[in-house]
Amino acid sequence: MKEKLIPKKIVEELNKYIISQEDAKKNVAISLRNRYRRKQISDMKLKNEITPKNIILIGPTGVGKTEIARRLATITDSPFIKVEATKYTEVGYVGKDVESMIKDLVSITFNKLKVKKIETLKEKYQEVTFLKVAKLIKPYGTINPDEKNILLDEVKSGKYDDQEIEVEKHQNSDAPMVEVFATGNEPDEDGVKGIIDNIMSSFPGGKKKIVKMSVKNAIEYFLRTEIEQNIDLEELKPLAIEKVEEDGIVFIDEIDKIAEREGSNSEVSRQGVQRDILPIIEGTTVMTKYGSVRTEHILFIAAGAFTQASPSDLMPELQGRFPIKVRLNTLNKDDFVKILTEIDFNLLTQYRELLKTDKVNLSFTKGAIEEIAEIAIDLNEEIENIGARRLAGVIEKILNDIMFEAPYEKQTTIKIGKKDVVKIFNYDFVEENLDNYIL
Ligand SMILES: Nc1ncnc2c1ncn2[C@@H]1O[C@H](COP(=O)(O)OP(=O)(O)OP(=O)(O)O)[C@@H](O)[C@H]1O
Repeated sequence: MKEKLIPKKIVEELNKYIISQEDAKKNVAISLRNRYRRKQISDMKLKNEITPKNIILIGPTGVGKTEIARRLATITDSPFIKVEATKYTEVGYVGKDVESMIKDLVSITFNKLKVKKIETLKEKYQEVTFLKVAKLIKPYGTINPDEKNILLDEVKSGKYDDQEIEVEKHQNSDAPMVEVFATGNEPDEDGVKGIIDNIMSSFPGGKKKIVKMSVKNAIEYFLRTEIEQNIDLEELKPLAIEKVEEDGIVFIDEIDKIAEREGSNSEVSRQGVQRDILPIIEGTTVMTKYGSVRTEHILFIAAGAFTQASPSDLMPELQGRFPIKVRLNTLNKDDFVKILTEIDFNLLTQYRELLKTDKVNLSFTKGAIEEIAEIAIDLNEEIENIGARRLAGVIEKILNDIMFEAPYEKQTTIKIGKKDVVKIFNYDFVEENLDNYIL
């Protein structure tokens, strides 16, 4: 983990996904390292004097602000949430509940820990499950040890998947796997309740019935029951809290929208939101259903275009908590070409792999890729600058017919050249047709 937090290593990893924006990549890496450095300081008095080095990313839409923060979190395995500062000025939110960002972050983290735990338990109980099912296929008393091993291997390989067997089933445990294992980002009261209900019904004395099911379903059923009986959700709560307190990252988008120039007569609620957010950033205790969370080590990354306001329009106390300010640049054609070709899992690769599943071998010439980048830049200038997000729309349009026609009768190779791209877009650059691109 510590290895992962070395600034140079972080930037190296970020480079796999984000083109340009060197300053931003470098500074988020520094922020993260500084949190770690601060935690190492043992002199409590000194430590308390050092404030976290939160960061404001300034730049137009679609240039990588969120992407950098999100990737940073993934690379360092940090709990992450993105919130919009403007949300807290909406009716029903005014003056309250900025703490929900922390509550939601804990929920997300708890759910992730739950998923991980389920994976571990799946591995742990898989063998027992296969054994149980094998015994139901052929009672072990009737076969010798060699036959047992062969049978067990056959069950694992799926040989008996479709065969029906009789299983003694606890009633009330019909909930499908996906429901019991619900792991959305939503608070998961229902998922927990489902698990508890199931556990209750599997206590001795709970109702049982014999049902017929396929071996495949029986394996799933037994595995699920083992997991439900052995998962300890209570033990995950303090772990989730600790992880958020130590490693959490909160990304606050549209921070510029709650900044206001002195003398401007916008609603007071903007200042109110700043005032509400401040203590969370300074360090406070937030009560959640998983326990109470201290927020002082959480890293806050704020972002905004700052076209109307400047970071200096934020309350001084809030500015003080965001000592690092970095400007991101508008992406140019070369950047777009690199986004299309150089980053891991880039858009072209995604579409190539999608079509490969329909036996289409898709490729783009260098000329075509440059043309795509050029068109994206033009559309951004003509209609609205949405940054790199434009690329997806352009490619979608180019591949529209192909994606509709596939699968073809046999394996097909399609090479998109510059001419193809020009042809598809020629007609569109007439003024009135640009409406098609308004998202
Ligand atoms: N510099 C970049 N390198 C690689 N991909 C990028 C870059 N900038 C943007 N993208 C792509 O564009 C998408 C949108 O970018 P992102 O979400 O980071 O926008 P943003 O700058 O946070 O703007 P907003 O404030 O509107 O959310 C990303 O998911 C990513 O695929």
